[in-house]
Amino acid sequence: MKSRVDLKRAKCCVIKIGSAVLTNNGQGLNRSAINHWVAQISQLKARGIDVIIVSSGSVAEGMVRLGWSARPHALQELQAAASVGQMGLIQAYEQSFQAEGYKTAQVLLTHDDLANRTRYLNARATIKTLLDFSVVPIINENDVVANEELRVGDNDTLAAIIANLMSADLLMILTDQDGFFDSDPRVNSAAALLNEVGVDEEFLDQAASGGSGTLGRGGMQTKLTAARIASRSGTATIIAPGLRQNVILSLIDGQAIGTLLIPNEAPVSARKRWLTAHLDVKGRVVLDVGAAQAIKRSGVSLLPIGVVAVNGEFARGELVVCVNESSEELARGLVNYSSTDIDKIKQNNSSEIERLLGYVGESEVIHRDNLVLL
Ligand SMILES: Nc1ncnc2c1ncn2[C@@H]1O[C@H](COP(=O)(O)OP(=O)(O)O)[C@@H](O)[C@H]1O
Ligand SMILES: N[C@@H](CCC(=O)OP(=O)(O)O)C(=O)O
Repeated sequence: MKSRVDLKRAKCCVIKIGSAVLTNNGQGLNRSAINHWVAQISQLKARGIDVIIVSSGSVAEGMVRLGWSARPHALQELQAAASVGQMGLIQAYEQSFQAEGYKTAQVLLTHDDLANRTRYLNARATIKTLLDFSVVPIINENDVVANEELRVGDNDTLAAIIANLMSADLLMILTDQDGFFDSDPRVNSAAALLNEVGVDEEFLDQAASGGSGTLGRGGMQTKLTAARIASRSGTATIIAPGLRQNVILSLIDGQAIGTLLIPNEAPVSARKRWLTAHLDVKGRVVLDVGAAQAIKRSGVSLLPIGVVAVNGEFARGELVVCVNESSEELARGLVNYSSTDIDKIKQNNSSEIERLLGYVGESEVIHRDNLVLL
């Protein structure tokens, strides 16, 4: 999807709804907004478009139910609020969709579920089956078990990973601003709205550097990162004003609302997508100049001769980042050897591996099929 007119052909759409538009200024769920989104999504479904919702709002709703006026800082209190609030969130969607004749399903995921290849495939198969039965999956992070280590961290990123998982054509991020501005509009009243922009444009990083609202978690930074993750499956992202009348239908009809972030890359294979979305990096290998240049040409494996250093402790099969000697990230990949073994074979020809390790292994440190360029 490279332009607004393409959006009419969308077959699968992930819609992320942020806390900033889901709640009435933190005073409970905005039921009329939910009813309006649900009515629009029902129309998309009637046109044969698969829709997956990633919805925030559990913490905000939980706070209301528990009678708390300020967002707690203690992790356990946030987790408790999320578990109380998730009930209300799901009830609200369930009731609205019921009125339109559709069933909903609650899907709660952690980082671990998406980082483990088998569980990732299970999640995909379940969501696919729900869509086949015309059920609307409503996804949120499983905040109850998601501590710092386990969490994806924000629902913008979670929605992008889901877009990758399901090879969606479009990721719609509904928020409290008219779209992505060239600087934070809450800070700079002269900020200009961007209409269409290539997702990899470098000036976007600076434009997104402001913070988030009081209810949201990520601000524009996580939305930009999400758009870049989504682009790996060729998914276009739109950041749009969630409370605007008929926003979802208008966007699908190609109207110039919000900001369209156009993917530049050709979609990569599902396996490689999984690799890049896998956030749990265990260590780094540092490449010499020759290896750094070689792996940039796609289709090349990383050999021990090109590795100059290893950082961190990791086992065979784990994910590492490949950096050059200036610490710039070049690629990510699954290693054929542990950190200890790579340390022993680095800067050697592959023919030396058996002598150095005492066993015959693969000739590459990372095979090209398991290497994804950044
Ligand atoms: N360049 C920008 N364009 C638009 N909004 C921005 C920008 N930089 C920072 N923001 C902030 O991001 C906020 C939206 O993110 P967030 O509060 O996390 O909402 P949500 O709950 O929808 O995820 C906006 O209210 C805005 O203040
Ligand atoms: N799981 C959290 C979502 C936190 C989050 O990412 O919020 P937001 O930035 O509003 O999308 C909740 O439901 O409150």
